[in-house]
Amino acid sequence: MISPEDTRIPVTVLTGFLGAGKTTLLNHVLTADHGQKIAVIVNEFGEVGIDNQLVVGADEEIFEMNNGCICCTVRGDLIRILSELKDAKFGNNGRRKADFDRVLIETTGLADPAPVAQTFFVDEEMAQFYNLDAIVTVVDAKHAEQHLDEGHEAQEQVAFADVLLLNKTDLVAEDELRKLEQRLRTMNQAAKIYRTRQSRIELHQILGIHAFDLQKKLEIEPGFLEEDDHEHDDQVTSVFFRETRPLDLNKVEQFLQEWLTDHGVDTFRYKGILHIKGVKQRIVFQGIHMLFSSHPDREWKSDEVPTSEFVVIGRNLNEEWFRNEFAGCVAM
Ligand SMILES: Nc1nc2c(ncn2[C@@H]2O[C@H](COP(=O)(O)OP(=O)(O)OP(=O)(O)O)[C@@H](O)[C@H]2O)c(=O)[nH]1
Repeated sequence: MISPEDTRIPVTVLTGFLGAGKTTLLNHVLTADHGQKIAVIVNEFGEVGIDNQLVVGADEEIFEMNNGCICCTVRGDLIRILSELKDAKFGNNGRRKADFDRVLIETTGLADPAPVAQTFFVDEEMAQFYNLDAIVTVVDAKHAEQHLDEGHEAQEQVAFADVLLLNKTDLVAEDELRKLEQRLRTMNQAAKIYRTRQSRIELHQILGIHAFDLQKKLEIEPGFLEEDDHEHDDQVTSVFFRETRPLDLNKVEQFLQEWLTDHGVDTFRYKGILHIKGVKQRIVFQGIHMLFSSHPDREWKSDEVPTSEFVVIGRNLNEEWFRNEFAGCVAM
């Protein structure tokens, strides 16, 4: 039980499969009028982070962790960042004092939340200074059945959640939603389930809820506090492109469409910021399986080199084909 005197820093872990709506939720939290200062840690699959560029008002309070998945290779980084944050907050080691009330960790869509949660119990310093408040899992109502049928990570994300946001309810019919809710309920009887659109939720329903219950998690996964041996789907890889020459948006859409016709099921997520010929704004391009869209964002700044950055995450990606096609998108 959490005592009223618990002065540890509350941590919320945000999970959900690729493209479910985690960054959308994060932006909602960061722009809502709640008067709280939130330090955000963002972890992405793939070499370069796109998300940090899509998070509103990204500033020094956002810490980025790339090059691996938070649940394994970069867990050391997570502990280091949290340790530095704690020092900054409490002013140890002469470091600048950073003032924040809570920490929000957005994990990659491929992360198993169990080892991330574990960090707050097995690492002594973490356990002393941080209190895991809740694991919030965003579920993509449109693609959840497929993700849950196929993947261990998606299942763990649901099983470990304290709060489930059944998001994108605008994309599915009521009877499908009910069926999915039942499936989620069977997998996790304890979590609160909220239906959302654009991840919109009252913040008091996800922050400061004291929901993480170690005892319950041990029932789901008795080895929770032991050394972890979780596995990832090794076939999932990412391809990343960067190009400073302006691109032709139609060509980007055409080659992706061609790829998705045969590989939509295996292509979990693609997203990026594009520099399109004749367009003053950055074009944000996002897709999940067969569904994609693009929209203009802010204008390129005078002191930045307009650069397209694009990442595709999926199974059996043909990297060479992608590279050729992407190179072919440079505008004439
Ligand atoms: N139709 C619909 N689209 C949504 C909803 N919520 C989010 N989206 C869109 O879904 C896409 C993915 O949302 P993100 O918030 O980037 O998802 P994410 O979980 O952070 O994605 P990754 O970090 O890549 O795993 C974006 O294009 C969002 O605008 C919703 O309720 N309905």
